[in-house]
Amino acid sequence: MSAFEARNLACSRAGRRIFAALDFTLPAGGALILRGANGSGKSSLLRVLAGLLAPVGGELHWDGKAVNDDPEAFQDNICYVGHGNAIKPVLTVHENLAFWSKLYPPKSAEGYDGLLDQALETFSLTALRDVPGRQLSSGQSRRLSLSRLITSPARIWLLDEPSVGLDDVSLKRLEAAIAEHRAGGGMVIAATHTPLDIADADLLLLQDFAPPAIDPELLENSW
Ligand SMILES: Nc1ncnc2c1ncn2[C@@H]1O[C@H](COP(=O)(O)OP(=O)(O)OP(=O)(O)O)[C@@H](O)[C@H]1O
Repeated sequence: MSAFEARNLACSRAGRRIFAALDFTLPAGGALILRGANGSGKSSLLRVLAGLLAPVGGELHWDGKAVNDDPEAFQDNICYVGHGNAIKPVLTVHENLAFWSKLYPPKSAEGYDGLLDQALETFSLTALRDVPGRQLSSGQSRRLSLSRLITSPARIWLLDEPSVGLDDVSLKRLEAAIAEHRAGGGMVIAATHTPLDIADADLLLLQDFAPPAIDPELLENSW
């Protein structure tokens, strides 16, 4: 059974330590919700897990092997949906999704077009299929960004504030997609400030891994 693990992970940004000694183990079908105040490091952690930001300490393990042994191969396991929607304004909804989908090997070659249609349908985008990206509302843009999860074969979904801007129907669609992904052995790690109904998710509070605050008195006495 696959597992995704962080061991003793540490992250700095612009020379400032954001978190340290961070551990988690996510089994197949598992879910982890990241919570914490603004600036506590949720997005930074997701970027580290996605391989977009190098940690300053610790290791990631996949299936018992260090991710660093073959980081490129590990990328096939990741689908990261960050803050930004990264939608090309001149491409239509369908073309945007097709563009992203070329980044991953399709789940099945013969069902490729059907998979794109299914992804659009999942996030109620079928009627907007030929609309250019520049004409989408913010919630529609978010739905398009999330729709690439459906076409990706990746086992690990990394989601940064996935529900921002979604209406109630779309939120339920996202929750259902997450449940289905997990039922098939997929894993989800999501940073969110808003309620997201993910059954039996573990909770990781970033403040538990914050570096200790420096006592100003100690600083004064150190000179
Ligand atoms: N590109 C960057 N360069 C330098 N520092 C950064 C950068 N991005 C974020 N930081 C800093 O890293 C820290 C953690 O930011 P991060 O975005 O990970 O927090 P967050 O918990 O996701 O916040 P929010 O809830 O506001 O989305 C913050 O102090 C922030 O100022």
